[in-house]
Amino acid sequence: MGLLFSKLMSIFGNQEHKVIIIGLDNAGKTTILYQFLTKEVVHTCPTIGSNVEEIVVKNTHFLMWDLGGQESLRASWNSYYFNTKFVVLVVDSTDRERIAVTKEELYKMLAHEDLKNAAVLIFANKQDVKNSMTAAEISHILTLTSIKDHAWHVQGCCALTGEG
Ligand SMILES: Nc1nc2c(ncn2[C@@H]2O[C@H](COP(=O)(O)OP(=O)(O)OP(=O)(O)O)[C@@H](O)[C@H]2O)c(=O)[nH]1
Ligand SMILES: [Mg+2]
Repeated sequence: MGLLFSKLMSIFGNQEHKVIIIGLDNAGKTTILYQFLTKEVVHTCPTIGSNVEEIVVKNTHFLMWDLGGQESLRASWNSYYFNTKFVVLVVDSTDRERIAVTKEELYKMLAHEDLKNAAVLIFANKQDVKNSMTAAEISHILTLTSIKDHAWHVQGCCALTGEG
């Protein structure tokens, strides 16, 4: 029993989960990834392609793929979807003009076959900026409550301080 249990633990406990971080350019994806990893704000450049980092939390490995968000790069997001367990969608809460574009990208992504079992975490980033949209506001605009086929959660945050 004990042996079987520890064997099972070693199979499941050490599993590697694939996480992709997506969102429009300038949303703060790379800043969030490195804030999470190093607890520091790194100087970022627009990501061309992707950054990948491994994070280990209590024996569970998360392979975090941070994708570039520029318009020309969004078409290739779907090449990263295979085997993805978690999607982190980062929203620039100050960018009221492009929230509709984010919404379009979100629903396109949710419809993808490879992500049908993935859970979605939406970060309403840049909460430190005055007059930014709140997490509730973003949730409303993105009509998150209409999402029934994926687990989702929305969270306000500030990548510069690590808050949230
Ligand atoms: N005020 C504020 N600025 C932030 C925050 N998070 C990120 N930024 C800034 O936003 C800019 C873009 O951040 P990145 O992390 O490079 O954005 P990205 O989503 O990776 O962009 P792409 O790689 O082009 O897709 C940088 O100047 C960051 O310093 C935040 O919480 N608050
Ligand atoms: Mg980036």
